[in-house]
Amino acid sequence: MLEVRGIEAGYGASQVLFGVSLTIEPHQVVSLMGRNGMGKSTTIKCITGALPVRKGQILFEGRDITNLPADVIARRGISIVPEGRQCFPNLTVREHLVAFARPPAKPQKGELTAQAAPWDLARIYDLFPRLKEREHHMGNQLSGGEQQMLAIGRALSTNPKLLILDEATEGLAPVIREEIWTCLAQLKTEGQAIFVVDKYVNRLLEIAALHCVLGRGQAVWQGNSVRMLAEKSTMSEHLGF
Ligand SMILES: Nc1ncnc2c1ncn2[C@@H]1O[C@H](COP(=O)(O)OP(=O)(O)OP(=O)(O)O)[C@@H](O)[C@H]1O
Repeated sequence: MLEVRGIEAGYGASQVLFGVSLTIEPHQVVSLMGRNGMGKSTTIKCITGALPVRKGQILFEGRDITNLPADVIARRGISIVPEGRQCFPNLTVREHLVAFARPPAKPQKGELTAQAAPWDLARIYDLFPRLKEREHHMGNQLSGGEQQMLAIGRALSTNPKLLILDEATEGLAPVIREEIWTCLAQLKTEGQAIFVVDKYVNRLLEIAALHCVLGRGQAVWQGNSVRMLAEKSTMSEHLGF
């Protein structure tokens, strides 16, 4: 579904990514791990069109999306729950969920049609009843957890083929973090492809089929949870646990 081929990127004179490659299959949950500052957010920015790729290529469903405008990439079916949520203070919960809504894209030739029903307002409210209760509250009147639910709901309202979460549970109270993990587990059972960055490695090991570890702007390790748990020295070197 997504193929990142040796991408390089950075900010001004400082190069951050030195040839990152990774692959996400349809309906797969993949994690991106690494210590602070290793380039996880930068990788996501390149995929979503928020930062130019200087070298390398990004393919989505076999089509080159490298350096396409962010809105074009979003319309192809990639939606992001950004770090820091980025909810709008002057829009209500409901407005967030209808303003960006898009019906599911037509399946590509040969692609299986998604099993799950499309994400509309009612289905998002079923997933997060708290959003229904806060329907008429403004973005800046919500708690951090509610804002994260809203950011996920807003991303789902575009009916993405690939949902990307940068720091899925950062700064959330433990009970809310668990709600977010439960939500992601539910999305996974419905076949939603997810690419997720988070610091809670144990949760990522439970939910993701494949893990990609970044170290100094390169993908230094890739594998499944069983392998990751077995390779303790690699993990302590690159993740510090
Ligand atoms: N807008 C920016 N301008 C200049 N440098 C930046 C910018 N954003 C990030 N960087 C630098 O790029 C490097 C990689 O940052 P990035 O945010 O991709 O890391 P990360 O792996 O997501 O880490 P974290 O977990 O801390 O968010 C860091 O050294 C960071 O300081």
